[in-house]
Amino acid sequence: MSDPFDTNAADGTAGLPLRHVLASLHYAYPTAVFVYYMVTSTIAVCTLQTRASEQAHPRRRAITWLLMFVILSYFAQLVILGVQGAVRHMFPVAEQDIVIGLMSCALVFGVVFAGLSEAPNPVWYPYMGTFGIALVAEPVIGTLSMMVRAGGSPSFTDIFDISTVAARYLAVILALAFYFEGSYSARKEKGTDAERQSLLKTNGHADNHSNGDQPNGYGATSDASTDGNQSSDSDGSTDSNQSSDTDDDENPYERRQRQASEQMEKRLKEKGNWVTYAKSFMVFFPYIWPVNHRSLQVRVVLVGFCLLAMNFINVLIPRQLGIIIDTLGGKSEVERNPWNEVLFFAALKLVASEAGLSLLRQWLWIPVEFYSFGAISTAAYSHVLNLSSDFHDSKSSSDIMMAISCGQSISNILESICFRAVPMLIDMVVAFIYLSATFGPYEGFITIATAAIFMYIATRMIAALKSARRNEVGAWYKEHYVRQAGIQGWSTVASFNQIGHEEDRYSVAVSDRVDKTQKVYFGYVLAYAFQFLVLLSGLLAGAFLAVYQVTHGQATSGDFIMLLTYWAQLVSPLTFFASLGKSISRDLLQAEQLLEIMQTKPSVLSKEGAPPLEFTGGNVRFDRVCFSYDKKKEILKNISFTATPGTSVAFVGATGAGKSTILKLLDRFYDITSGSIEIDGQDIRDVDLYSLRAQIGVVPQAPILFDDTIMNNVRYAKLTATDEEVYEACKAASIHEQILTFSDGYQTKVGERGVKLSGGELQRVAIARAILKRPAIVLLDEATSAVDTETEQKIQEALRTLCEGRTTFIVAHRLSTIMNADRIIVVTGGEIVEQGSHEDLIRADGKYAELWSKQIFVKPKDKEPRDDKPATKGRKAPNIVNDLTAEATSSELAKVKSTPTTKEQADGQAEGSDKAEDTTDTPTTPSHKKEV
Ligand SMILES: Nc1ncnc2c1ncn2[C@@H]1O[C@H](COP(=O)(O)OP(=O)(O)OP(=O)(O)O)[C@@H](O)[C@H]1O
Repeated sequence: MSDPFDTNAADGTAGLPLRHVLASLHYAYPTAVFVYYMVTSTIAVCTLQTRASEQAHPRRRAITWLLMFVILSYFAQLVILGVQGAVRHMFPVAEQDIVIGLMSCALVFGVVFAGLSEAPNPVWYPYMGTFGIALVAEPVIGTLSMMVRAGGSPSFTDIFDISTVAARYLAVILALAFYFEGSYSARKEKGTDAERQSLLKTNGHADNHSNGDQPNGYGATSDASTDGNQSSDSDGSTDSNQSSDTDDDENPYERRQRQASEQMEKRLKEKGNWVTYAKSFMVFFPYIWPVNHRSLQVRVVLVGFCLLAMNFINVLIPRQLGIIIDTLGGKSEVERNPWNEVLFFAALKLVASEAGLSLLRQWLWIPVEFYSFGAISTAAYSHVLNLSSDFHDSKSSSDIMMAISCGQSISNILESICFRAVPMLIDMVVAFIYLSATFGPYEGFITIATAAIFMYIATRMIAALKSARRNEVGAWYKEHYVRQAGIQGWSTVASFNQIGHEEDRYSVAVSDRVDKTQKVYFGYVLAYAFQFLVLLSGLLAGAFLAVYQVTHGQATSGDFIMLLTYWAQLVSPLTFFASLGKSISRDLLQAEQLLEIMQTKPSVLSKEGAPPLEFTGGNVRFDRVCFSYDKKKEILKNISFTATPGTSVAFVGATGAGKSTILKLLDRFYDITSGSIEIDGQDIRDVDLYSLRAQIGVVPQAPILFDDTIMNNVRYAKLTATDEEVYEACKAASIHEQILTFSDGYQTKVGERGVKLSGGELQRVAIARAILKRPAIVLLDEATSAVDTETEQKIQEALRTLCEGRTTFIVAHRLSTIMNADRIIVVTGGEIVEQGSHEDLIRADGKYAELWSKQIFVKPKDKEPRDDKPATKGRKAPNIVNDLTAEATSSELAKVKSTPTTKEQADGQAEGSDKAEDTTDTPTTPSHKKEV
């Protein structure tokens, strides 16, 4: 750099063309460094090089210090300039380009320094490139400065200036040399040292790195990133420590966020770079961009014009205010009418206000926004409904619902970028140019520097508040959980007299949450205060400069007012911009959750052009069917049987044997792993899924009704059914009379999931629903469980109506309900161990006979209580419900007693029958069993 105190240089008489070149270089140099750094860093981030570079550079610390020295050298030159100016009573202290050049260099290398010290895995070429530019530019600028300077012996300041430049240049060379030497030695070590390293982690942390020691720990040859990248941390804390901390007390929100970010990481790795990653969001394009709506597309374009107009108005308003002040003060260069100027100002304010362009923009945008919100929500909902059972089994319904509602986040991202970030950047560029043109480059520099420092501090403060915010969210979830548990489990709370306990629990949770919220609030208030101070300092610097120029006749008081107004206008977009990264990353994670769902393909699908099922009677054939839910544990093994049209097949066996699974396979909720299932000779995988399910009626053990009227719930099976048809179905299900006794008859609301109906009523409504559907094949999954004998008889009647002439499959634990089935299949551990009619199986004296005898006998009174259940000691074991009449029981007993007892006669007896020994002890299936 030249000597700024040289008066010949200052008056610009010496070497005029060279002086111009030098002035240009003073501006071009920091600009080149900044542009290079921003472009290369963006490329490195977008192409995921930052993730790939895991090797810590052994000379990183030294390079960082050298960079710091470079920055300080610019400040040193500035300080000497100031001191010199003060001593010589010179203002400005030197040519503008010199001072601006020095300040810009300090700022730009400050940005590079901030990047280097924060990057966990720095990709080096953006940093080394800036040193490379310095390597070329510094000597050129230095030489030109010497040439521009007039002859004569160098003064003390000349010597100081030259020494500073030389020292800086040396630092640049050293940094480059360290980098190349470090890279070379790291490559060499990597190749040879892997086997020689100590298996035990060294105690040293960061300090070891600077002398080239390998920092790796136990058995790790390449985890330098963990240590090395933290090397600047004096406490040597590592990522792994941090991540293990974050696993504690994870609330549902954090779990979702973590899973989404893991998913994002995974996909980023797969895609290779951010650009292709972003492309995967193109699935949402048809919902965001109104593809077939020309009028909406025009609106989007007009919104773009509105934004540009707003940028323009943002400059015009402060300018107009300045003009008014100048006109009133008589300083205006041209003759102006103040009234007109004020009117024009008012017009501009109106256009910029909520009643002007903003209103127009909203009017244009709202239909587009709601189009995309509606389109994404419906598409996501429809996609989720069309996904298969495996997806619904693996995701919690609240997660799915959250993800569907995340559709908004995708339009949020676009809105943030297009309507906030881009206009804000344009505003900043315009401000820089306009203020530089009006007040000179100092003012432009102050604007940009303030914006840069503000952004840096604001983003750092937001990051610093992260853990406080995390605690707050955790406390919020805890409070929500305690509240929900108390309300949902109210009957338990009340019956155990624990209302006081729940109140205390809730009040502790609330005060904890309030405490943490206050901390976050206070943190934000502090952060805002700090941000305000930065802005105020910038404004003060800008205002001082403007005042100087006004007092020296270089600017008008109108210009000063313009500056103040302009600054005020820039504050809110700057604040928004600071939190933009955070809000975009939050929206991106939410969008990721939805994207994951949208990219999930249904595992059970109709084949392309699959014909509808041709139903010719209902012959169902299972042929060596194997199935596994998770492709690891086999649930069904070689299941083979045939059900001829109109017959009934019952499945019995221990709980968890796989009975309900067989029914689910027939309805194609899952696809079998091997074998085949045929209906009337057609493999169910080869026919249209919709036509298959249209032929099947299901009565699940725990039917789920919608919170609607009984009429609508029954009609759900056939939306076009008339009231009469619904009545007929209910009569057939023996529930009609009972419904009429309800206060609102068929219009009675059944409550959430049908809670207002009794178990027996619920099941008969479900049967009525199945009857209305008139299915060709009926699946009854414990349709008569958990009801009293009288109700069961009514249900049995209803079922008889439903099953008449239809191929029926029944899962039942109470054997008395299925003894009349045409075929009874005993399933144990996913295999068929016996099959035949009731009589056949009793005669065979196998597993079924064993189950049967246990169910019809009253349990022996002297049965020993189990050791692990001391509480029941001395008590009578409860009798098993026997649904048979006394006469039927004695005749059945007689059959069992008269059957041969030799094992040979027990045809098809299972080897592992004792595995199912406990079957009869649990006559009812757990109530959590899902609807088929
Ligand atoms: N959606 C699922 N995902 C994974 N495993 C499952 C799923 N549904 C059931 N299983 C497992 O498959 C096995 C068979 O379950 P299934 O419901 O078919 O038994 P079941 O014989 O009908 O029992 P129960 O008599 O108690 O109703 C069980 O071990 C169960 O844990």
